[in-house]
Amino acid sequence: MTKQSLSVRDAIIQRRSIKAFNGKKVAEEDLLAILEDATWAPNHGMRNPWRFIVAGGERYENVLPVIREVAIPNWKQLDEETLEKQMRKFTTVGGVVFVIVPEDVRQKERLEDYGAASALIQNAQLLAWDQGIGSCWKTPPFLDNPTFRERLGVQPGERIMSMLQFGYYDVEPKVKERKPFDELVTLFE
Ligand SMILES: Cc1cc2nc3c(=O)[nH]c(=O)nc-3n(C[C@H](O)[C@H](O)[C@H](O)COP(=O)(O)O)c2cc1C
Repeated sequence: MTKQSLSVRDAIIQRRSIKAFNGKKVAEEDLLAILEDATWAPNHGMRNPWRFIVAGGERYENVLPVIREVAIPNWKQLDEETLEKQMRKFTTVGGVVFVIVPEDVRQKERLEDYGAASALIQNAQLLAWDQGIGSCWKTPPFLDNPTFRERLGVQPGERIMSMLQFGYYDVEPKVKERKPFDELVTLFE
């Protein structure tokens, strides 16, 4: 594992979402250490509005049949090569964390909890980046599929907020330019 030890600013500016992983597994203890540190995210009322389903290292293999079922419902009709190709965006990932948030019935609390969990996810992405581990926050439609939720043990009143993929990569993606900053700011008059 490469220890980059970036400054906070450099980590924020240099991080890229990695969408093409190289298949090397991320050790589960590395994922767990990243997540534990990430829980220092701000959260209102100390509700700690998150829990995680983690599959790193060899355990990640167990997630693949579950994803295959919901991501490619007709997988049994496909020939081996086509299926392998369609599954590649999942099989090359090195580990995954499903971030589960409570869906508070009160709108204010629900939005706060989403905000807090977003901060946690960014923490995790930055900590991973600092260790040379790429990540991508994914929200495929199957996260809301009842079969998938059930398979993950997600309860009513909970939502899978992110399929947070981690892994190693060979090519760093190009910069995705942001909106010019001066277009975003109005100085208070
Ligand atoms: C809430 C959220 C959901 C996202 N969902 C997806 C997704 O489903 N698939 C995907 O390829 N990228 C997804 N992304 C990653 C964005 O595409 C990525 O952050 C954006 O292109 C900017 O690139 P960068 O992170 O490298 O700066 C998501 C990001 C966020 C914040």
